[in-house]
Amino acid sequence: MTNLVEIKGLKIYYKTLRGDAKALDDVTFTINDREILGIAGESGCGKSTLGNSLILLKPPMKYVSGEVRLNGERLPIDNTVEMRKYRYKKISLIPQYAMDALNPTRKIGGIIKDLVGQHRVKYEEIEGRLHERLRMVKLSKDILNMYPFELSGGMKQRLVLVISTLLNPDLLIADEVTSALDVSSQKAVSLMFKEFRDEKIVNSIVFITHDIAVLYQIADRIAIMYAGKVVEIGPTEEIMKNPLHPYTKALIKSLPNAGIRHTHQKLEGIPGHPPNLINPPEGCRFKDRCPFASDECLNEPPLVEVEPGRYVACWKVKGR
Ligand SMILES: Nc1ncnc2c1ncn2[C@@H]1O[C@H](COP(=O)(O)OP(=O)(O)OP(=O)(O)O)[C@@H](O)[C@H]1O
Repeated sequence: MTNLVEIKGLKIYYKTLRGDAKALDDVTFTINDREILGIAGESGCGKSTLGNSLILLKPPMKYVSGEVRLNGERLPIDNTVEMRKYRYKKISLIPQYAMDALNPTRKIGGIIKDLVGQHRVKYEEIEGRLHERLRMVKLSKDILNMYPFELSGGMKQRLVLVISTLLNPDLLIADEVTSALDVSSQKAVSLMFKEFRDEKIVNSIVFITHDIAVLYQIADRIAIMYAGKVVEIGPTEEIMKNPLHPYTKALIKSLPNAGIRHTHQKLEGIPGHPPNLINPPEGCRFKDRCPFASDECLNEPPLVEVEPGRYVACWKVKGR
């Protein structure tokens, strides 16, 4: 299996008056070619920061250290101008709430013209592709003559998928794209993302969600984040059926019956809250909520391969 993206020791902080919030703190993992990698974890653990850092570092976000490679080439993620040649063309992001950010005063065809124009692509060049993609997501091309408010949430999200992939990027990052949808639209939309990968419109997809149940349907692998760190990565089936990190176990245990949404749900049976990222605890960041914590957790556990393809950052997980 080849890697599309390699992320090594990435640290991205937010500058605040009280000090730096260490939102991504020494994150290392790869995104395989042709995979859908799900990223899950509670609100505030750094999921959006991870997605945004591969596109645009907006203040107060700041690059601290680490590197990101796309097809072996180092990305200038700390240089917003140089990143222009990758943004949208090679890496495309659907930010959180993207469907609500479509210009309400402009018809959809106009919105798309403006967007591709900003990337110096003529609308006529992508028009045929646009129509074909709209067909793929079961939208009529008549919507190009409509305003965003005339579309339902599910339709808007499918449109956003089409718009974000018009230039056939290598990597698509989708941030909470199903969170505002009802359960049946959630499933339809997430399966369309999968179809775009299967049809090779994009190479790989990073699918960010706090709702791990959504990932079960579409992700090949899942990375679990906690307090700015990746604490576990593995194949979806194994993460869901045999979670190894105590935090992943708690997340899976907290899943309500399939399909029921649990936004900002507090983890059942685990006292406490995620730590403040300005002054995170020494050692394992989960230790204060972990039923298995002991003195060794005062040292930070590295993310290591405990079984082939399964990476866990916990001193208690054997096999190391
Ligand atoms: N503009 C900001 N200024 C300061 N700190 C920030 C800012 N945005 C995010 N953070 C910090 O970064 C951490 C990670 O935020 P991020 O949005 O990446 O988390 P998330 O997992 O995507 O959560 P959510 O699902 O709520 O969006 C937060 O806990 C917060 O401490």
